[in-house]
Amino acid sequence: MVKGKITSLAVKDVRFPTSLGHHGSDAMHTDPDYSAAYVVIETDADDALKGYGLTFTLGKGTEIVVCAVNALSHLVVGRNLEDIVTNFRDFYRQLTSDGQLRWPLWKLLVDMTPEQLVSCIDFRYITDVLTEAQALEILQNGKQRQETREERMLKSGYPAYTTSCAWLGYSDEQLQKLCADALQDGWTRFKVKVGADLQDDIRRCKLIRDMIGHDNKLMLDANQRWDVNEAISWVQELAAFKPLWIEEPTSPDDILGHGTISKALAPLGIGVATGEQCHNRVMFKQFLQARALQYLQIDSCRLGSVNENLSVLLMAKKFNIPVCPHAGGVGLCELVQHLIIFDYISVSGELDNRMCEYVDHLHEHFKYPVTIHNAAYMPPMDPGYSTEMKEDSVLSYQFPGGSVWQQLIHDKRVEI
Ligand SMILES: C[C@H](O)[C@@H](O)[C@@H](O)[C@H](O)C(=O)O
Ligand SMILES: [Mg+2]
Repeated sequence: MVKGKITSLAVKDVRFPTSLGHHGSDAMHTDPDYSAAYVVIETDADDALKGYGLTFTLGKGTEIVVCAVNALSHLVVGRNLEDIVTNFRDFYRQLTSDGQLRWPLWKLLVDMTPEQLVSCIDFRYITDVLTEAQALEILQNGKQRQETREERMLKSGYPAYTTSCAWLGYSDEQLQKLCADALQDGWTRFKVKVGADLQDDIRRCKLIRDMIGHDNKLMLDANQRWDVNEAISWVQELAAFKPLWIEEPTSPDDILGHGTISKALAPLGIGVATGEQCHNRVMFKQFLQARALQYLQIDSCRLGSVNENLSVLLMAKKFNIPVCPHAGGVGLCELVQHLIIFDYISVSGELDNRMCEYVDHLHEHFKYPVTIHNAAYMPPMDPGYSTEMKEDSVLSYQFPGGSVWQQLIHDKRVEI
């Protein structure tokens, strides 16, 4: 058992100027700077154990998250590591933060007993759909043939789809080049940004569907752009391209609206996917109760912790809804791979209609970046949650004093 206590917490505002290349652009976020509030926790453990955490932002506003982290730090600094590890639920309830652990996180979760996993979850507000006893039963069933599933992950990895070919700000030439490269690399599932202009969407969807053929999967992402009826009529115009899902068709808070859209598109065989902006288990509970989504997209950072994600994975299993995690942001691929590999091995036990998003940006800034092989996430084998960034990246991209930002400001390429 790990001995020692947390001696310090530092949080930095780290931003990458992805907006300059339109990377990550969509119908609502035309100029995202993939950024992170990046936390380093130091301890007095014998091996000088450190913890790393981040939450993803789009640039402006990171300073607010930095303030929030500093405001909570008094609950973390000075804490005894053993107290945290032996009673996650209490720590989480006080803080809803995640702890850094010695195994790759996915392996630590897989090796935990059902009782230990359940002890990390706050069931308050969700017992009308998932009781502690029901969660325990799901996890006990998940222990059956777990080794076989773990071997499958280690051999073939977790299936992924790519969004990096068709950001809304990319030209048709960029889209065609990136799509051809992705096909060459074995990708068979592609997500396209839509929602700003219908004729532009029809042109770009035709372009990519013609390139990938009819056997490969195509998903659409509108990033909350439409009203409910507008979403239905707009997607009906794109149905000819046979999308598997429309993602975030309307406000991420409009649960019943998503239900109306789901019902209207069901005859076309188009599902609704959402969740990247869904901030807690209670919202997901209602999406599931209302049958308002057919693909549940957890976000490792938006849900605030591993604890909250565990409760959502178990509710998705209860409702038999596939989890297809969101990862369109800096560090999100590195984090969420742990959660979805655990989901397959210990909760869902299935891969049908399941895939994890992958975006091909900024992995070079991480000490333990994701490994993609044959369009699948290979399980990370380094300790932790894969969150640790390279120190020179943090220095160079710290906002606004880092050398990259100072150069961009000097060259008048950005205004702050
Ligand atoms: C602004 C961001 O890049 C979003 O467009 C991105 O997270 C997207 O919604 C996705 O699903 O990857
Ligand atoms: Mg999205």
